[in-house]
Amino acid sequence: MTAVVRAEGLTKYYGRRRGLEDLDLEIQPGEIFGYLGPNGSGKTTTIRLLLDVIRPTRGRITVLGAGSREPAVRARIGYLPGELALEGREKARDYLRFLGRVRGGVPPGRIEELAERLGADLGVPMAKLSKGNKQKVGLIQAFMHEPDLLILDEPTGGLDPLVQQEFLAMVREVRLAGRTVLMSSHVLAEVEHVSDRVGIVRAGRLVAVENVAALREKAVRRVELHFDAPVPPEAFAGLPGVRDLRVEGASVRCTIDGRPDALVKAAARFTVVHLVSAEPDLEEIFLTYYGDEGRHDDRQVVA
Ligand SMILES: Nc1ncnc2c1ncn2[C@@H]1O[C@H](COP(=O)(O)OP(=O)(O)OP(=O)(O)O)[C@@H](O)[C@H]1O
Repeated sequence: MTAVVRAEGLTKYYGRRRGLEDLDLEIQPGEIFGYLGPNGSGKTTTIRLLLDVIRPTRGRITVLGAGSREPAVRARIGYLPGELALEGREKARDYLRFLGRVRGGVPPGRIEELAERLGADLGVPMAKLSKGNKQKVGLIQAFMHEPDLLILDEPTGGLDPLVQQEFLAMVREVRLAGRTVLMSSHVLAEVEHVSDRVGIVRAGRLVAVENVAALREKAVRRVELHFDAPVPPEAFAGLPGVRDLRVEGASVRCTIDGRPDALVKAAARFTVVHLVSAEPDLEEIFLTYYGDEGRHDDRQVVA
């Protein structure tokens, strides 16, 4: 399978300032890749390199099997920039129709359909659009020509929760159609429900790439079990993956590291009347794995 995005040793310095260093990354067709990092970590630099808006200091990059410099490749990419400059008196609808023609046409009714889903007001001059509506127009232009690769820089900024849900549904449809999405965010919660993998970039370097399902499996969960009668503590002692065990009468409380299988099998010997398992919070897992220093602005100057 040919990767949709392939970066090898991709590096960008702005003078002595490090934008991105030695990025190795492959994104496969049909994948949703969440690209996470704090402000100034290198997300936008990566995206601009992918789009050939800026050139690498060194390293190689291919997009859809070629370079995004190629007009044929450009036409197959949908891009939402982090900062949208939508100005002027032209109505959003006319602007989107114009863009659609420039890109060789969009399916009939597509712009209106997306506008309805996102609740975008297209009858307003661009300069008068609210921040949220500008973001919606940006999303419509990125999705409307059904591109093979969507590159979305902080897509959910300014959208209210219901619109965010609709946007995530649109992203899932893109995956179902076998197309690919790279979306950046500085908030894990924005991408964790749709991403297959997440990459974490910090101070210009990709520090981790994780499969979201595997990460959840690794997650620490707090579990409480309540039984119809007191249970013997030794029935739960030494179970693999069970930590911080407290057996008090008919209640068992513990933390599970990884699969809950051993605990469930031990509990099954008694009558369980109530079970509480706290859904692992990915934000917490990331902090456990990678510390929290990267939450702050991480600008770095190369020595
Ligand atoms: N045009 C530029 N000139 C000089 N330095 C730049 C330029 N663009 C980015 N940088 C620097 O490169 C680093 C990475 O910036 P980048 O914009 O890629 O981060 P980001 O992860 O997208 O951040 P944000 O979430 O704030 O948009 C930062 O230290 C930034 O100051």
